[in-house]
Amino acid sequence: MSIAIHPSVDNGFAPGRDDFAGGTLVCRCASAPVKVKVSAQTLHNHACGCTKCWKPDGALFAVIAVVPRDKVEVVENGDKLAVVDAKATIQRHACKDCGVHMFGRIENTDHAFHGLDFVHTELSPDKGWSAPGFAAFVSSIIESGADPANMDAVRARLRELGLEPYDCLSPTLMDAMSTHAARKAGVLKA
Ligand SMILES: N[C@@H](CCC(=O)N[C@@H](CSCO)C(=O)NCC(=O)O)C(=O)O
Ligand SMILES: [Zn+2]
Ligand SMILES: [Zn+2]
Repeated sequence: MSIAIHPSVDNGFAPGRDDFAGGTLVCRCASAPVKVKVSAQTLHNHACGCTKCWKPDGALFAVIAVVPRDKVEVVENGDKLAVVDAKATIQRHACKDCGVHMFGRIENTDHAFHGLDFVHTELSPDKGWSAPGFAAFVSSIIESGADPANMDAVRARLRELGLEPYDCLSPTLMDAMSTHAARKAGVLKA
């Protein structure tokens, strides 16, 4: 059996639609689900192997994207949400009943990605969301119990799916973080 990266990518996936303007994320509760309206297309969608991002049962990776925080609005049953780890950089607001992470928010205004919320668009029935473009924090799956001896096969499968594996974020996002740090330090003026 091939390696289960994530149910939304294991059988291939469609590209995002340029004219897509968002949709609604719904948690997994059978009754009174939490609903979060996202009023924009997502950016930088990626598979993430870190221990902190929410993964569906049996998946090695999460699939997670960002969207401007002013485009994210809790519209139903927000009283069921709680922050998973208040000390984490990304404050992940999860449903207390089903455990699904509905959005992750960076409150530190100095962070390079402040202003962007993290969302799992698999929670939306709407079609057209941006497709994942790479795999981040691949080595981190070992921290959740994946067999270190299987990592070559995992990386090969990710490449087969068109998700270049990285052990941190992609070069584009790492450059953005370093550019932000260099500007803050005054090393970079422009
Ligand atoms: N090895 C660690 C890595 C965790 C980590 O740094 N995760 C990243 C990516 S999350 C989405 O791309 C991160 O920015 N985390 C900040 C946070 O989670 O608050 C592990 O696996 O735990
Ligand atoms: Zn729920
Ligand atoms: Zn992650």
